[in-house]
Amino acid sequence: MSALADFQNSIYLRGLGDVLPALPTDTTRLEGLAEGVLSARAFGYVAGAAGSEATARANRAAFDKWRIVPRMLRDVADRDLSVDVLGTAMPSPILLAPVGVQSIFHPDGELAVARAAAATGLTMVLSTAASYSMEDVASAGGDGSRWYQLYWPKDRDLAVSFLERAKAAGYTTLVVTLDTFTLAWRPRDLDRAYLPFLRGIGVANYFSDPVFQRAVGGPVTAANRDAALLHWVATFGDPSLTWDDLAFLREHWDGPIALKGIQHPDDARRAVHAGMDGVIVSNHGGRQVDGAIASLDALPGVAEAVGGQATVLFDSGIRTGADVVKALALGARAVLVGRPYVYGLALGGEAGVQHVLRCVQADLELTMALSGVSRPDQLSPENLAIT
Ligand SMILES: Cc1cc2nc3c(=O)[nH]c(=O)nc-3n(C[C@H](O)[C@H](O)[C@H](O)COP(=O)(O)O)c2cc1C
Ligand SMILES: O=C(O)C(=O)c1ccccc1
Repeated sequence: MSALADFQNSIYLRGLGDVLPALPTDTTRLEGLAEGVLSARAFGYVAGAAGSEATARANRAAFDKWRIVPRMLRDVADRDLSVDVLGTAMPSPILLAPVGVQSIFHPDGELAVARAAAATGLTMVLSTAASYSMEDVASAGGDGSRWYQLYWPKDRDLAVSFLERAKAAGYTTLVVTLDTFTLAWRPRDLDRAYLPFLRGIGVANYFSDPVFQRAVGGPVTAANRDAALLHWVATFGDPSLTWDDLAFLREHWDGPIALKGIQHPDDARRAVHAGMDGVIVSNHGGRQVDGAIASLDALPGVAEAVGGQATVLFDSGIRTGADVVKALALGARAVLVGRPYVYGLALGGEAGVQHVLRCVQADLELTMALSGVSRPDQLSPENLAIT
């Protein structure tokens, strides 16, 4: 047994004193509970997806098609889930996906998530669209490991400023999200005419930035706030970017870079050719292209195309330990958990996020061990059957 699965014992032991877990241990139940504590707008924002939400459903259905085939008598007494991912040591192959505007889910938002990540030793990927500045989130995370996710703005000087600030604040790896240079058609948000940014939420990194401030005539006050929000809309994304532009990132970031939103094997090959260190197979949780391929269905082709030349990460649909097993078996080195920890944040702040992370990790370790696997790198498609 390892420290991760000790969480299971600690739950049963506390039960001897009649103390039950504050939140359910089935992480698929959190969405329903979060609906009860969030405003309709905030819940719609996190649970919603693009269009008819067909891709969001497909993401989950793809996990259901695959089944784990447990193997027996394999000596799983010594288990070690730790991995090194792009130079960062992790206790298990799980990261916290970049999620913007977290203060709409809990007043402490990204600060609470950074503390929970640090407490569990897992790596938080901080969004450019955070509701607290990257410096404040770094302070909250203390010695914890942190990566920075760039929304590449039109203003190149602003992009450079974000990268310099991230580096100075101790973010070690850069994640560049390519699939969201503009928000998709999202009916739940459209029907409520709800966009947090226009209400000044999720813009902390912009408003605190010297380059951004220069562009709006100085620090953002009541006097230039509307102009600043309009400038945010104008500069947020750059639809004109091409593969050639990646050289600019390499020039301004000397750590590892991973491209997020890769679904096609040819794009994965281009990422390798452009000197990228990693790709994140993701369809943004079905929030961008409705009708797009399920992210898990895209994973094997991307993993094959990359062929060990870059690190392959995965997200979109991870809810349980078994889901992590399936993504690792199909070629991911690690996975990013998105909505589940946001539901934990909504339900219990930092403690809620810690609960979700500990549940998924313990579930992962137990599921692996009971399937005859003691280390993540032992997983391969041979551990799965398609139904
Ligand atoms: C409310 C919300 C906000 C998000 N914000 C960002 C973001 O700022 N940057 C980013 O790269 N991805 C963002 N994502 C996408 C996640 O990083 C991740 O790809 C997605 O949540 C995975 O799907 P899942 O949550 O269904 O597992 C967001 C997702 C949600 C649900
Ligand atoms: O809502 C999202 O999915 C998202 O990625 C996003 C985009 C812009 C700002 C904040 C979050």
